[in-house]
Amino acid sequence: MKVGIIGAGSLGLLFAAYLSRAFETIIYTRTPAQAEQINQNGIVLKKGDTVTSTNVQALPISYWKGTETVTVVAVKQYHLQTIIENVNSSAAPNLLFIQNGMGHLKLLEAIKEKNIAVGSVEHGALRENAYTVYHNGEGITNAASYKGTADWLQFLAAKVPNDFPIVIRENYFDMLLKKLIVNAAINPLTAILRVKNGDLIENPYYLQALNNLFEEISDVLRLGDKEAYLQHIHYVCQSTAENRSSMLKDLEAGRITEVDAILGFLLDEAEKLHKQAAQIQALYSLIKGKEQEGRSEKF
Ligand SMILES: NC(=O)C1=CN([C@@H]2O[C@H](COP(=O)(O)OP(=O)(O)OC[C@H]3O[C@@H](n4cnc5c(N)ncnc54)[C@H](OP(=O)(O)O)[C@@H]3O)[C@@H](O)[C@H]2O)C=CC1
Ligand SMILES: CC(C)(CO)C(=O)C(=O)O
Repeated sequence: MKVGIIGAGSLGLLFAAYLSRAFETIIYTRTPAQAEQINQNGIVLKKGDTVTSTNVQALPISYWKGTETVTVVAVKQYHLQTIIENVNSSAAPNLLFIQNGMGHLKLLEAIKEKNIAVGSVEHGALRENAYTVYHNGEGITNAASYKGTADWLQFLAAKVPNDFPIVIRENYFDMLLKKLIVNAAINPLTAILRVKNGDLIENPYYLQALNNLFEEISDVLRLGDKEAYLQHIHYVCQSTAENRSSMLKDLEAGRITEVDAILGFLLDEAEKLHKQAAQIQALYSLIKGKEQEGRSEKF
């Protein structure tokens, strides 16, 4: 079985480094220069004090025809549009999308007659250079069928290396929702306050803001077992206490964030239910404002 990976960022390189141990793997990069660097150096995986290098074939994205059995789409949510435009005319039979948030679900509707699965990744990864990735948080990949058949996903999950497990979940919506709630509560607050995840539970004022925001999120999503979700958010703050959230890192680097896929999704839900979501709306606008500030500072 051949695996194609679109996007050679943090997760793309991480998936390529591990999956290439079990499958013939090709990674597709945005730029020809990055493909060249990966072909020259292999993919270097750093984990703790261990450094390994694996030869993985890399090609620029213009070469992607979807001829691999499985394509893992490892780009950011806001890169998806152009990829999805090419999926229908490709040969790709089976695709796994591993974006955070839930904003991509409506984009996936445009894909016809393909088997699609979505993933929720609990690893932490950071690309150090064009071909080096640091595996800084060991976790699992949850995956669930979104449409079509799922036999290919079961096969993939059965054959991945033991130290890079894929766990099949029954319900894609619940699976993505659990991660969305965590990202919706932690990411915007840490990004605006410019603090580490752990500060949200250590500072009593930030903790109050976190809990208040969660109340509004749970109201919009009409969550059942609210206490369990809140405890999970506190647990993630504690277990990733030293992390800077991906939204904070995006703003610090002057990049756009995945706020549309996270808070944008919640605002759409609130609108459908004619609910007020003042805190979510305010945070959404603040993050958008910071994105704009970052862009103007660059020029
Ligand atoms: N990193 C992590 O630890 C985790 C990330 N996630 C989620 O995974 C997703 C990916 O995140 P991450 O890997 O960190 O993001 P990165 O920004 O590191 O990587 C995205 C990659 O996609 C590439 N890309 C963009 N457009 C195209 C295109 N048209 N063709 C080919 N490649 C393209 C970018 O290329 P270029 O660099 O040249 O612009 C970049 O290398 C996000 O939704 C994120 O929220 C989830 C859990 C953990
Ligand atoms: C879980 C968390 C909040 C870890 O930082 C994350 O997924 C992110 O930063 O996007």
